[in-house]
Amino acid sequence: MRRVGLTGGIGSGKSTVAKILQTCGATVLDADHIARMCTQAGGAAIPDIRHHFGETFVSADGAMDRDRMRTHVFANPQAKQLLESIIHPRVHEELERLLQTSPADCVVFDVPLLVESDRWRPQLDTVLVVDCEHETQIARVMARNGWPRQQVESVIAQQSPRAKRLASADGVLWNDGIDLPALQALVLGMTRRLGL
Ligand SMILES: CC(C)(COP(=O)(O)OP(=O)(O)OC[C@H]1O[C@@H](n2cnc3c(N)ncnc32)[C@H](O)[C@@H]1O)[C@@H](O)C(=O)NCCC(=O)NCCS
Ligand SMILES: Nc1ncnc2c1ncn2[C@@H]1O[C@H](COP(=O)(O)OP(=O)(O)OP(=O)(O)O)[C@@H](O)[C@H]1O
Repeated sequence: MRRVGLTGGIGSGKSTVAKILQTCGATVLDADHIARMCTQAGGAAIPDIRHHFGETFVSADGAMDRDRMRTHVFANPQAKQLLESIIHPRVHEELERLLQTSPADCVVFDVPLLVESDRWRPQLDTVLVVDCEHETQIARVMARNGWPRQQVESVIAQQSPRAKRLASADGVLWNDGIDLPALQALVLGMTRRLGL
């Protein structure tokens, strides 16, 4: 089975590219989605979140309070590390489980923090990086999430620099100044070039 990693900074367009790949028939495993599942009400990470962060980080419905947690961890690297130490092993466990049950010849791992951790690269045959200007990331996330600029900046500041991400790429999708049909054409061209 061929393992393809798909990564990029916040707002670069990873999920959009993942959707295009999916419509082309690719099997995509989404780390953000799994992380969200385990922090929903009754999710596997909730008891540890309650224990380490306290009841105030769990909403009345039993899910992690994402707004509170986001503000806390992106202003506090130690807290971010603690949250990651709770969630990441569960994400890896679930990805492994999904992989075992996948009959596909080629699986795409949509992983925002692929270059932030050393464990990913050796497990992948090919890495695709979605990239765009810093200002484009900010504008997209402000528009999509309704966040103030400062909040987007605080997330970008906690992610790897673009140069590090680009250094691990086998293919780069420059998702800037193009509309969605053009991005689709770019993705198709890349999949053909890499024989995906
Ligand atoms: C901090 C949290 C609560 C913010 O929730 P929110 O709903 O705003 O964001 P969401 O989960 O949809 O992630 C959106 C994007 O934020 C960025 N991001 C998320 N977690 C992190 C992190 N630990 N470090 C850097 N960037 C991150 C990524 O670009 C991601 O694609 C949440 O992202 C979280 O629980 N993060 C820890 C788990 C994690 O590392 N997830 C990333 C992939 S496994
Ligand atoms: N080429 C494009 N043209 C127009 N809008 C785009 C383009 N690429 C992405 N977008 C929009 O930008 C926003 C961010 O894209 P997307 O959600 O795919 O990014 P992401 O990298 O997955 O973000 P995150 O890291 O937050 O999960 C979305 O609203 C998406 O529709």
